[in-house]
Amino acid sequence: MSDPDATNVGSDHAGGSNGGRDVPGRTDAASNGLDLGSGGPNVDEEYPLQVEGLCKTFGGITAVDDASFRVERGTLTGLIGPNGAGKSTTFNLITGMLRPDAGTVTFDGEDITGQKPHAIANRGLVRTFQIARELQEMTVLENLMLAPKDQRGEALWRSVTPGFRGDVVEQEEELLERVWDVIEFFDIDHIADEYAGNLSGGQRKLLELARALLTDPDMLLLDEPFAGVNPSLEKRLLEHVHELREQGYTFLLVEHDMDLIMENCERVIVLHQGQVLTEGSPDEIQANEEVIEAYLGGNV
Ligand SMILES: Nc1ncnc2c1ncn2[C@@H]1O[C@H](COP(=O)(O)OP(=O)(O)OP(=O)(O)O)[C@@H](O)[C@H]1O
Repeated sequence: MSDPDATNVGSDHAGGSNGGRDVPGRTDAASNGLDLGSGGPNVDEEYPLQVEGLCKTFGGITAVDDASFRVERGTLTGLIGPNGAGKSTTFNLITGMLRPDAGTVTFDGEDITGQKPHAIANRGLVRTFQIARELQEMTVLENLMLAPKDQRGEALWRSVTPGFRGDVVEQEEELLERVWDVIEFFDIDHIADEYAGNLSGGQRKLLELARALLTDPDMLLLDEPFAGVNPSLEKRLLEHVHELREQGYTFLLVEHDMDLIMENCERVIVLHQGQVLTEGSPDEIQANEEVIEAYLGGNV
C-alpha cells in the first residue's frame, strides 16, 4: 500500500484535491498507508468545505443559527463577524470539537458532521492548535516529529498495519526528512533545538502552523493566528500562508484585524448573531451597509 513515489509528485487523495504540490513535507495520505477512501462521486472540486443549516445552542444561548456557507478551493477565505457572532463555535463544529444540534458539514464530498477531531484531521481538514503545556517542554524539532501522531491518531493505525515494526525505522527517517523540509520552509532551523516554551508569540504561531502542515492537510482552519505576533513575524507568517495557498492549500481564517482580512483574503464570509449575513469579495464586504451596521451595533 505504501507508495513512496507518491510524495510530492502529483498524487491526489480525497477526491483529487491538492495533488501536484511541492508542499514542504507533503505526502499523500494514501501513501502513508491510510485508507481514506476515494472521496466518492460527490466531491465538489470547487468547494471542498460546505456547511449547511448548522445550529448550536448552549443552554438558552443560540451561538450558531442555521448557518450555511461554502469555501472555495485554493482560497484564503476570511470568517469575520462582531464579538459573539459565532465564529469560534462554527470552527469547533466544523472540526469536530463540538457536535451541532442540526445541520451538516461536508468535506470533499463526505459528510463529516459530528465526527471526532482525529477522523476529520485524517480527511485533511486540520486546525491549528496552541502548543499544549507538555509540548512546551519539548524542542521545536521534537514537537514537529510528534505532530502527525498527535493530531491524526497515527499510533492507532500504525499498530494495526501489518509489517509495521519492520517499517518503523524507515518511516521515522522519512518523517525526519519531511520535518526538516518544513523547518527550512518556515526558516526556523535556528530554533530547532529551542524549547517550545521559550519561543516568542510569533515563533510559536509559526510552530503551530508547521505542526498542522505535517499532518498532510488539504485545508487549514486558522483561528486568530496573528494574535500577539509582532508585525515583522506577522508579515512572514502571511507570506507563508500565501505561498501555501498558491501551492493549492485552502484556508479558512478567523481574524479580528479587519485590515488584514481585507488585504489578504479573496473571499470573506460575515457571521452575525450566528447567521451568515453575507459573503463576497473584500470590496463587496466593505461596501455592504448591513455589514457596517452589524459591526457598529456589535462591540468590535
Ligand atoms: N461553551 C459555551 N457555553 C455557553 N455559551 C457559549 C459557549 N461558547 C460560546 N458561547 C456563546 O455563544 C455565542 C457565540 O460565541 P463564539 O465564541 O462562537 O463567538 P465569536 O464570534 O467567536 O466571538 P469572539 O469574536 O468574541 O471570539 C456567544 O454569545 C458566546 O457567549
